[in-house]
Amino acid sequence: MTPPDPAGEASAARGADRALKAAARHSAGRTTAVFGCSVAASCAALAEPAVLGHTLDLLLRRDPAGGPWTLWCALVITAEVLLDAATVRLGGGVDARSTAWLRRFALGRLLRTAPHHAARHAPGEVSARLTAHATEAGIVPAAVATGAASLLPPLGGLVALFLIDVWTALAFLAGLPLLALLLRAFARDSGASVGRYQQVQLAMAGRLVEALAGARTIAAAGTAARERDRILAPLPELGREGRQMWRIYGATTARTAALMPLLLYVVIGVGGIRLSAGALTVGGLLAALRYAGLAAGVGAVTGKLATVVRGRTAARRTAALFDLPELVQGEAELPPGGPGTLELRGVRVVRGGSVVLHDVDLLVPGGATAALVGRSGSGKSVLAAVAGRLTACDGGLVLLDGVPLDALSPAALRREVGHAFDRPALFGDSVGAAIAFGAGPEPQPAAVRAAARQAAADPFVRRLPDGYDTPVADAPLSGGERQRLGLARAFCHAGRLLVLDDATSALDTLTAGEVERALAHEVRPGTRLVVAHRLSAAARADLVVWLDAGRVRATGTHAALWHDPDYRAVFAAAGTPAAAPGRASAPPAPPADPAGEPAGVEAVR
Ligand SMILES: Nc1ncnc2c1ncn2[C@@H]1O[C@H](COP(=O)(O)OP(=O)(O)OP(=O)(O)O)[C@@H](O)[C@H]1O
Repeated sequence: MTPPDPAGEASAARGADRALKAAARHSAGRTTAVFGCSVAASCAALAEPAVLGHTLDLLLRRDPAGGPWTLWCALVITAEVLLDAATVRLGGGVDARSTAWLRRFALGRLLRTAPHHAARHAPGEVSARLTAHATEAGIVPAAVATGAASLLPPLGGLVALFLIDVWTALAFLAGLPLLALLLRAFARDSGASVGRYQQVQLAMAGRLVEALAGARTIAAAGTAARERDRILAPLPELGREGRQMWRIYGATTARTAALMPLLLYVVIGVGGIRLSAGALTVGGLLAALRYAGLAAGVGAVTGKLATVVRGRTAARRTAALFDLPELVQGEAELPPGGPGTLELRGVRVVRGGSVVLHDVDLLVPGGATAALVGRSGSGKSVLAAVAGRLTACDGGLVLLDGVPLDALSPAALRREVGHAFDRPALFGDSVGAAIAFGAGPEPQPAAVRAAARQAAADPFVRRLPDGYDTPVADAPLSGGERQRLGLARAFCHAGRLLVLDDATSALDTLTAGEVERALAHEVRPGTRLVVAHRLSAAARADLVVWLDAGRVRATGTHAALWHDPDYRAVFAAAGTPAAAPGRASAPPAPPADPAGEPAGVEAVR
């Protein structure tokens, strides 16, 4: 068992309080109105028995003052009913707004943070934080507002009962345990409606999980806002089911009210005896009965308290997402027509407390293809993510055509910097839409098909039952086909910098060669940063950046680096035999054959 961490607990509690205060501030006016209405309703409820009892006594005595007092009765009862209704109506609105605010804020943080921060939270856990926990937390502001006021009727009722008649009050106190037993029978019935509500919640959670799995793609495509709208689309249905739940809640409350007479019979019995003994008037008995009813409502206060406690605990869970750091973005634009010169100056990246990139300096000239090579874990993917601003660096600067990436507007960044990944997530209703997915204007179908051809995806897409219109879910895709669709998407939106992180790892050598040639000659020209495990990719690159344990060990052409046995060992470690036994000191591989692997490499395979 993990020992309790008091500091962590305290910080989580502070986070929960901050989140709840922020949610309450978001609907401060309405929350104040809920408080005002519930206090006023409680005061009216306390005044009502006294006014009714007094009026009844006046009417029984045929006192002329009875007429005006009847009007007072009507006024107090009307005010109580209207104020109660307003409290419930306004309270429901505050609940919905606070919940929506908590969800939107946390979801926004989740989609705007760097993917490695988001990945710290498991998808299922995130969906629970954003659905059930946010709902429970969202009802706290209104519950606090009404909870304070809901103490007034039971306390005031008990005091009034003692003031009217001590024996009747004692009879009431004796019957309270019976009421507690009867109230326990009420925790049922809303099951079906709650079930449907939760089903819609789950549908939303499913979309969210999908989006989380593709968080890098969404970040790369700059479609966080569109994705948020897609996730929240079932909200109207959730609203309908929520209202149905409230109707059931209302009916349950009415049944609770019907039980109350059982306790009141005890009060009537004792009150009747006191009436016949002349210690109580008829109006006094009526008032005593009504006050007993109010005093019996003490259970509702406990319920409210439990709601607040549960909600605060739930808020801690949702608020954990509030602290996710946002990726800094600016408003700068790139110089028009720039070549895509990529520069890293002293870039340092820390992950899990360890430095994984150490003060990396690198210059990739505009239009050049740079291959990132190195042993597994040397920092290639981290460098690729930093270069494309999927994540921020902890020190140093990354510049594209002289503009720091953190100063760029999100639109400029995603228009000019594209990514393709080893395991791309595919968004969109059809295969064609999955290729077209991205920020900015929707690409024409011809552009989508051209990108698919460049990524060697067109032949297999055309073989699908409905070609480009085939729903992604109905397209059985191999790892390599999925990768080709991811590449097609990146090619379709190619800007001045394209970052390919192991994006051809699942392709056979021949297909990878086709894609590399198309990338060199057909895709929009620009700078390419390619995480490469294949010799062919390194050999074709204008520049190889050799990473070793988070540092740039050397840069140069593949042919020049090939002299170094440690460099050749990198490819052996990656699963590509660098040299046959006895060939460790073989002459450097000749420059790449533009159509395939370097000649010397084929010989050792
Ligand atoms: N979110 C993270 N938390 C902790 N450590 C991380 C995180 N991301 C990366 N690392 C570490 O950073 C180092 C570099 O990782 P990276 O993924 O860049 O390696 P790579 O060179 O791309 O490896 P491979 O070729 O196997 O994909 C690794 O040691 C990895 O464990």
